[in-house]
Amino acid sequence: MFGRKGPAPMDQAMGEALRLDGVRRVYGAEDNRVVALDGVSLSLPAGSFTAVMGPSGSGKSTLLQCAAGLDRPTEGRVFVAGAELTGDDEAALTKFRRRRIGFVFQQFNLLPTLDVMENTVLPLKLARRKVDRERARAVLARVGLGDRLRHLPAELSGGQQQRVAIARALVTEPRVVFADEPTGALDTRSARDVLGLLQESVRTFGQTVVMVTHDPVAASFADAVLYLADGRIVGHQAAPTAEAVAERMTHLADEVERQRTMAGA
Ligand SMILES: Nc1ncnc2c1ncn2[C@@H]1O[C@H](COP(=O)(O)OP(=O)(O)OP(=O)(O)O)[C@@H](O)[C@H]1O
Repeated sequence: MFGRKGPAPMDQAMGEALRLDGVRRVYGAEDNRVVALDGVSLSLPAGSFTAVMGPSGSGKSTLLQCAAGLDRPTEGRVFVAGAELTGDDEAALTKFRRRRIGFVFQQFNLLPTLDVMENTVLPLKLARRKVDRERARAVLARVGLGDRLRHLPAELSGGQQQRVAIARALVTEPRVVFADEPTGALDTRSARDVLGLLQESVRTFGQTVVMVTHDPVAASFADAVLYLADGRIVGHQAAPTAEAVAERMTHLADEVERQRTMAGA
């Protein structure tokens, strides 16, 4: 019901939904230069669910923004399902995003004056694609909102609003869905529902999902966790449990603290 069953043919052939080659992102000029990403390379297979974790300021959001074409790397290259995301021309980048990428944000980012159905089909309209309301209805039913199509966002709970955002992200059948702290504004139960939906979109429908989170329980819904520290990938953990993630994060925070102290000493 999310649309295609399993990865799209091109992804299957290539097996790779997202690739970053040596991505660096440097903010600011000489005297206040911040290296937010310091040469990140990675390859994520189609149909995988990856959580990105790391201490505050480690570059998680920057990684997501660069990978999703919302920000431009200072150096390096990004490929989505084999197609390079080039940053020369803003209009081309927007078109690329609309065709290939879905987003879920912490604060839902729904338009307050549009109802559930109209929010969901908005990306199709923006991309000037055929608006298939039957399909949108099916996706909304799948996320448990089949009976809320005419409700405005303000008439929904936080968890329901995030489910609309997920439906909106999935309706275009993107190659990758990027989620930035998707459960950060939700209570435990709604968070679990939202994570379950993301997981199901991967396991049942072959969607590829990359999610930034601070929460070890949220990360445990993913197939694998990538750990960032000071703009670099410093670890990978398959089949994560919440306990194992929490332990790794504690060690990582201690290690970063130690290195920063040494660097300042
Ligand atoms: N627009 C910007 N201008 C200058 N520096 C920035 C900008 N965006 C991010 N940074 C810096 O880049 C580094 C990485 O930031 P980023 O937001 O990616 O980290 P994060 O791991 O997502 O942090 P958090 O978990 O606190 O959200 C930080 O030092 C941050 O201050």
